[in-house]
Order: sequence, then C-alpha cells, then structure tokens
Amino acid sequence: MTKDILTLHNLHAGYQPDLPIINGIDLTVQQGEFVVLLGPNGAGKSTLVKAVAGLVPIHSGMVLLKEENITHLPAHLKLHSGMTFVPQTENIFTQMSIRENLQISAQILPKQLRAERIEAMFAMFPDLAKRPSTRAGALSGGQRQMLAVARALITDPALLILDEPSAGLSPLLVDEVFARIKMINETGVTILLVEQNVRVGLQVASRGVILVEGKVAHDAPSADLSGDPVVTELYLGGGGVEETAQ
Ligand SMILES: Nc1ncnc2c1ncn2[C@@H]1O[C@H](COP(=O)(O)OP(=O)(O)OP(=O)(O)O)[C@@H](O)[C@H]1O
Repeated sequence: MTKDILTLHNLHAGYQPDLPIINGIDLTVQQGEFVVLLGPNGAGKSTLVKAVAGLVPIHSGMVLLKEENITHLPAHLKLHSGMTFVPQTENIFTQMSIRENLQISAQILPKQLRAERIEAMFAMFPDLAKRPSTRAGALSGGQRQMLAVARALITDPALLILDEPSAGLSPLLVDEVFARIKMINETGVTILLVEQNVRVGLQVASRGVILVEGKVAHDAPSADLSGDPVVTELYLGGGGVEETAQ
C-alpha cells in the first residue's frame, strides 16, 4: 500500500507578501519515491523547496508531512518531524573536519544514538570514512555534497530534499553524486530533488514535476516525460533522453 510522505495543497509562497513566486501548487510525494523538480530558470523550483523547508514564507495553502500539518512550523522543527533539506550552498562547515560536521548534525539526536548514527553515515559514505579528520573545506566539490547529504541523513529522515546538489560540479562528479543519491533512495529514503538539467534529472528520478511560473506544468513518470515530444521540444532541445545521452 502506498503512503503519502509529503502533500502540498494549493500552496502559495514567496519572499514578499505582494510578490508571489509559487502560485498554487498541488503535489503529493509517496513513500520511497524519487521525484525531480524541473523547469526553466526562475520557475520557482528552489523557492518551492525552501518554502516546504520553512525558509520562505508560505502565503496560503498547506504542507503535510506524513499527514501532519507542518505548514507554518519553523525550519528547525521541521527537522524533528522527519524532513531534512540540503541547501545548494553553505551546507557544510568548511573550517571543521568531516567528523565534526557529522557531530554537529547529530546534536539533535538523543545522546545514546549519536555515535551509532555517525558510524552509519561513515558506512554509507566510504570516501568520507577514509579521512574523518580532513577539513571539509579541503574536499572536492562532489565530496562536499556527499558530506552535506550525510549531515542531512544522520537523523534518518523520512524525506530528503536536495536543492541542486549538482551545481558547479563537473559532469563526472555529477554522475557520481547522483549514483550515490540513487543508492540512498534505494535504501528507502523518499527524495525530492531540484535539478536544472532536465536530462540528468529524468535519468536519475522515477518521476518528474515540471514547474513553469510557479505552477505545475507537467507531472508524470520520468520515462513518459522523456518520451513526450512537447516536453522534449520545450526542455530538451528537441532530443529525447535516450537519443542524446552521452
Ligand atoms: N532571496 C530572494 N528574494 C527575492 N526574490 C528571490 C529570491 N531568490 C529568488 N527570487 C526570485 O524568485 C523567482 C524564482 O526563483 P527560484 O530560484 O526559485 O527559481 P528556480 O526555478 O530555482 O531557478 P534556477 O533554476 O535559476 O535556480 C525568481 O524570479 C527569483 O528572482
């Protein structure tokens, strides 16, 4: 049986009350799904996930996490309710070691669970486990993103929201980061990912939601979107995913 993890009802949000960016979004993400939010620059992808995470004011509508109304819960309390958000930038403490970064995230857990969860993250991210004392600022772009994701997963969230973890990475690192995110999804974590690159996004996620001007323009399985001539023409430069993938 499917279970709704995240439900958005007619969500309106934006940085200022008189300047709406999100214009009435209805969306449901089910347990175990991997959903990618796509759309042109300025469509409101980042604003939407920030509003869900409690970082952008919600003007009206509702956000439910596992049927609990968390619409106006402050960001730090949303963390406690089972949702974690990895922002695009400034998502690690660069002056601190890998282990210290994880220790800080583990602070919200009961004391007796902290060491166990840190070890679980090292087991999930062997690259980080190899050098726990390395300063986070010395890591490569891809490893930094993995550390940010590990910090978010330490609380064992039901929903992981990622705002463009591929930003600024080379294509090779993008593939590595997404392969790892896919593995995380396969362990049962529900994922909502913002991605600029439609091709890459539809390859990694099982469902795509395309935003245009703060509204849902398309919501369908990734395979359907990549095979849809209208979508490929508008967002993929006329080529389907399979035809043009490198
Ligand atoms: N901090 C902010 N204050 C006010 N307006 C903002 C802020 N950040 C973004 N915006 C505006 O919100 C709109 C949506 O931006 P948003 O970053 O959500 O789009 P996006 O779909 O994520 O685009 P991109 O793919 O370029 O990141 C844009 O018009 C942008 O200028």
